[in-house]
Amino acid sequence: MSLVKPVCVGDFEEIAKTVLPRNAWDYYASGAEAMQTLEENKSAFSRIRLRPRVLVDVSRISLETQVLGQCIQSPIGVSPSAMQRMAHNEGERATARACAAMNTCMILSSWSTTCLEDVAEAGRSVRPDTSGKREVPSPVRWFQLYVYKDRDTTLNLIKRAEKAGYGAIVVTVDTPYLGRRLADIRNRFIIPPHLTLANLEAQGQGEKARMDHTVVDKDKASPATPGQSNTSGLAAYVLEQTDASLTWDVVHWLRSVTSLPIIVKGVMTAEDARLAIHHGVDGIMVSNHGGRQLDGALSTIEALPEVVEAVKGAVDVYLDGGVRRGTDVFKALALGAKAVFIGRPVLWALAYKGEEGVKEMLQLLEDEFKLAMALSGCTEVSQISRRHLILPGDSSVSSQLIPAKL
Ligand SMILES: Cc1cc2nc3c(=O)[nH]c(=O)nc-3n(C[C@H](O)[C@H](O)[C@H](O)COP(=O)(O)O)c2cc1C
Ligand SMILES: CC(C)CC(=O)C(=O)O
Repeated sequence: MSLVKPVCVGDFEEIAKTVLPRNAWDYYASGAEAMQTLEENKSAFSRIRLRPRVLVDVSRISLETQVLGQCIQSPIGVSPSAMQRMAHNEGERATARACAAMNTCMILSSWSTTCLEDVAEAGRSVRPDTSGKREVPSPVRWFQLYVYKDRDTTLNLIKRAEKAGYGAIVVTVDTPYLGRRLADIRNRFIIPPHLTLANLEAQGQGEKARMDHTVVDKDKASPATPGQSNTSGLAAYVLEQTDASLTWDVVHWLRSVTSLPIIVKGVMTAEDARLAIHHGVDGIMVSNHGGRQLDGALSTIEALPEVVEAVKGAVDVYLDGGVRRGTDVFKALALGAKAVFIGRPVLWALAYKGEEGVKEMLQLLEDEFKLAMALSGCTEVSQISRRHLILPGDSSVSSQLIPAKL
């Protein structure tokens, strides 16, 4: 099939919709329930206006930034998304190669369809384009963790991730139960039979790696179990396998079993950000799971300022959810995110053209972001600040924001 070259991230989505099987498209595209939060993640960005500065020499611009103290080429990384081989046969391997080539951070899902060792190996075999640079950095790759009820299963995953060179554990804290994604419920979605949750298969847990043994109708589910009447196979699997009783103690448990930095993914409030710092995390990802969990939750770009304020610079704060344009990246950085991560666009790009597609999409977002910086008068990411924005609540230009002498 000849496909027109995408010129914006939305074009990748249009193409993916035409090439993906319905089951896969529905799983990737869905948000929870009325999908308000899914939409809000995107539309909240467009309610923020930019204040460009002019007559700055923008003939050279650097996008370089650091995450957990490691350099990456741009502040645009890849969020964990499960089951990437539904989009392209090379799935997570292709994403790893693309991220390594672009020298950016990839977070691998616990529920990948390629095992974490193979993903690490795929990324290692690629050298980023470092023309003009002396050092060839090793790619930054983190492992996203779902905590299984069976802690030995979880511990094995962590130990393997350490051994394979993953640089951090990103523990997802917004999924004690799966949100109600209506299309998946209608499709009775489970992982397709030709694929497995490869990390479990690799540790000899073949049955856990498939979902065909999962009981979909939880007639026997306790009445206290939320959201399980008429559900998807995936939701039933999450209920069966993962630990809904997690509390902040999980951070201490993780500390006791690994020396890797710990990032909590799914923090949306100042209160939880303070608790995260209190419990000693190394990073916070502001995320509402791409609107797939609590429908009606605030957009991530609106949640970001209170989290950044609560954290007071103690650790890196990252954001994902609804980032589709370079100007979105700019806005998130201006509000204090150290980097942004993207979810669905990676799946669309995989569906479009595998590794090449992901590279093309990341390159496009980088280019858009670079242009946003140039047209706003910024040459380094550290120059992007709150002064470059007008938020919906700001009266045109607030005097406290802009000191009179400027
Ligand atoms: C198909 C799909 C699968 C996902 N799988 C995971 C996962 O395994 N672990 C996780 O922490 N988040 C998962 N997420 C959430 C993403 O990491 C991320 O928070 C979200 O997609 C960001 O929003 P965006 O898609 O608008 O960029 C998934 C999201 C999608 C769309
Ligand atoms: C298997 C799921 C829990 C993966 C996920 O996080 C999602 O589908 O949003």
